[in-house]
Amino acid sequence: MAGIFSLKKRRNEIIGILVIAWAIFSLLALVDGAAGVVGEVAADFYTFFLGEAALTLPILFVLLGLKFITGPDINKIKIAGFFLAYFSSLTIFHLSQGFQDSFASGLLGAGGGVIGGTTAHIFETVFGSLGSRIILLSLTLVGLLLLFDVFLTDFVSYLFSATSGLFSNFKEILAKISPSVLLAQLKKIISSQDNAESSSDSEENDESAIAKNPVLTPEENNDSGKEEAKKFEEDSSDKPEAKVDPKDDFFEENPRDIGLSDGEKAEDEENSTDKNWQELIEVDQEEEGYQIPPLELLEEDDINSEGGEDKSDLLEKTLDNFGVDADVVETRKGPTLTRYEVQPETGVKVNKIVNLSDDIALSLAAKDVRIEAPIPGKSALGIEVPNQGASLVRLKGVLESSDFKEGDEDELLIGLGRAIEGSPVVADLAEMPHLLIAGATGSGKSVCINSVITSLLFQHSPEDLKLLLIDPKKVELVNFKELPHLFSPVVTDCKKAASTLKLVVEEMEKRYEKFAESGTRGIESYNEQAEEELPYIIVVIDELSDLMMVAANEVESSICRLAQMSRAAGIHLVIATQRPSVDVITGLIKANIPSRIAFAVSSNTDSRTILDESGAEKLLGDGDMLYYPVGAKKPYRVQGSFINNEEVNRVTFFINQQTDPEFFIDEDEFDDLTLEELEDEEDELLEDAIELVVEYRASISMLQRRLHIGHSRAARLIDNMEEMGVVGPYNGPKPREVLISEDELDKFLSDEQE
Ligand SMILES: Nc1ncnc2c1ncn2[C@@H]1O[C@H](COP(=O)(O)OP(=O)(O)OP(=O)(O)O)[C@@H](O)[C@H]1O
Repeated sequence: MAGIFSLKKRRNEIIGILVIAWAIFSLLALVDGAAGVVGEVAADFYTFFLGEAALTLPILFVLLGLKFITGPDINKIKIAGFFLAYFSSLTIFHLSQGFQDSFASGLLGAGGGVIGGTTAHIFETVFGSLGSRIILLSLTLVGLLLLFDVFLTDFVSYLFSATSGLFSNFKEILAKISPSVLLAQLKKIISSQDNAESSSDSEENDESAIAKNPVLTPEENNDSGKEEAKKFEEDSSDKPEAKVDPKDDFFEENPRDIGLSDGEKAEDEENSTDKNWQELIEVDQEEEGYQIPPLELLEEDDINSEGGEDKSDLLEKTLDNFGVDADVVETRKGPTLTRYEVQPETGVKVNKIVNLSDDIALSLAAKDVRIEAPIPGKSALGIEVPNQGASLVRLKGVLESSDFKEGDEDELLIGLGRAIEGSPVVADLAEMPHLLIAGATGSGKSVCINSVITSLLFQHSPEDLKLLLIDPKKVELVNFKELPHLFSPVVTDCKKAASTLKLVVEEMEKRYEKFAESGTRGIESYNEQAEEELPYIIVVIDELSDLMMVAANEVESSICRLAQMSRAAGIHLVIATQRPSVDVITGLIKANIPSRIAFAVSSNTDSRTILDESGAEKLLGDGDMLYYPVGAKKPYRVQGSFINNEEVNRVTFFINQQTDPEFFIDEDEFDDLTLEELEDEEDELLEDAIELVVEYRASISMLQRRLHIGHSRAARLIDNMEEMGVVGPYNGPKPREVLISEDELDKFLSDEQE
């Protein structure tokens, strides 16, 4: 991977230098005419199309060259913005020359040349002279906003702040020459007596104003003023400093009823955003190879450890009112909930307390109360009460925990959130080995999936992790669409999703063959000895029900095959659905995906479908989850990690700067993929591939590079060649043997054609 990045950087630098050289050459050609025949042709070409505006080209070339050298972060929108602004201003330039015939003058290379002349002519004919200028000016502005990725409001407020000094000076000057001031000056001169009186009045007024406002000049105040000043100082020193972080204000003022509202989350996103972060997030150009994104790209954790009041006494009293004799023996306060561990006196039935959950909620003025009865391993019940003023659990804080930091490369750690008492919950997807996430709409599934994917991006390079993202809703996983970690382009079509899942099954089968042939038992041991390591593949399905509606049988059978066998092959599934019904989470799927997360659901039937027990209907929403990993006796209550779109964008931007998407499967193959076409068909590249293998060696990566195809297509070509007798069988860590020589090749190919 290191090679790929340094190669790409070198290529960009070379292009950058050449473009700048061309800029200087073009300038010479345009200004001096001393650039030989090529310069003459180039200058004629530029002036024909751009007229006098051709002189802007060398500047643009220099900027382009520098962009290549410093690392391009050019996207399609910025390019569109540039062209819009450039051509609109070119047209304005042409119009401003006042030609009789815009078109003809453009043809002669005057003004904005053929381009400027033609657009000016079209605009003038359609909108008239003044109308064209208004429209073109607005288009230039729109282009500039797109190019510099700023909002009009920000731009205007910037202009205001930049010019406010100017305005205030202007106001001062105006104030000085206003008629009333001039009149006053005149009066002053005419009546010195009146003037003296009025001046002494105003002094008195000023003094009393200062006395009333000790903050202004306390040292000049009279005694009572001084006292007030002192009092003010004392008051303000008692007060904490004004909070500049709007999030703090939120936590102070908003009891969790619960979490942030959508508007507030949007505001959080807005506040969290340094608008110019794309200048800030720089990959270290000096370093070779792929750089894992730094955790600094995420928002700081902001756990409110103080929280609301301790309600133990009120809880004991409430239980007592209902005839239950019990003591609160321990209180555990977490970011969003407090768990009161309650020990009932002997003889009190557990169910009696469980049935009181609504009454307890009412008495404690809580939205909902969940009771864990009993707490495993303790002779106590857990009564979980939502906090007033809950905290947002940020992904960064969870990932900063030592469990995550010390993870090794065979692990697929995900920062799920924080447990009730606030400790970070980090899980290993490799151990799970698959995860089912279900919950009502708006309960926190997508945020959870974003946290899962982002966690993985903080550990693995595109070389050792591939993500198959299936997003039938088309909007949930869009932020990841340019990642170099992708197995294929993000799949939004349900039929294609079913076919792509089949490809993953094929890949799994191939991996098993490789393990068998190399005498290894799974991806870890295989990678230890293999020349080409296999990446982990994580399949993320954002909405299973959409897939099940289109191709229930295919999807179910692929999921089950993968779920049963893919752990050793390094393939893991993360499947989410908002419809926890038995036609979506079928018995088979459920039996094969043992680790589950339930977010808030509307009924205990839904909760049972997901977890085989009730409880999820008591969850609070906003990322509140029951996490039931394989092997656990009971689900754990966890507050899910929160990550906003802005944070995801920063992380993906950091990664995408380093390399282009490198799909695991071939993009053309992906484009052609439908259910029927998955059957074996001869690859049109087979003959080229055979020639390459005979000339060089039987290597999948060599074919990928030379034919610009994905891993699975190259692997399939090698398999075809094995069937045809071109190469020998898989040979462990060594390359396969090539069975025909270059001399035999022509005859072999013509025999095959016949
Ligand atoms: N971990 C969290 N902490 C705080 N708030 C959260 C958390 N997760 C989700 N939320 C809040 O809940 C809202 C909905 O979350 P999300 O989009 O993940 O729901 P969803 O279950 O995917 O919904 P849908 O099924 O409709 O897509 C978020 O916009 C956010 O305001």
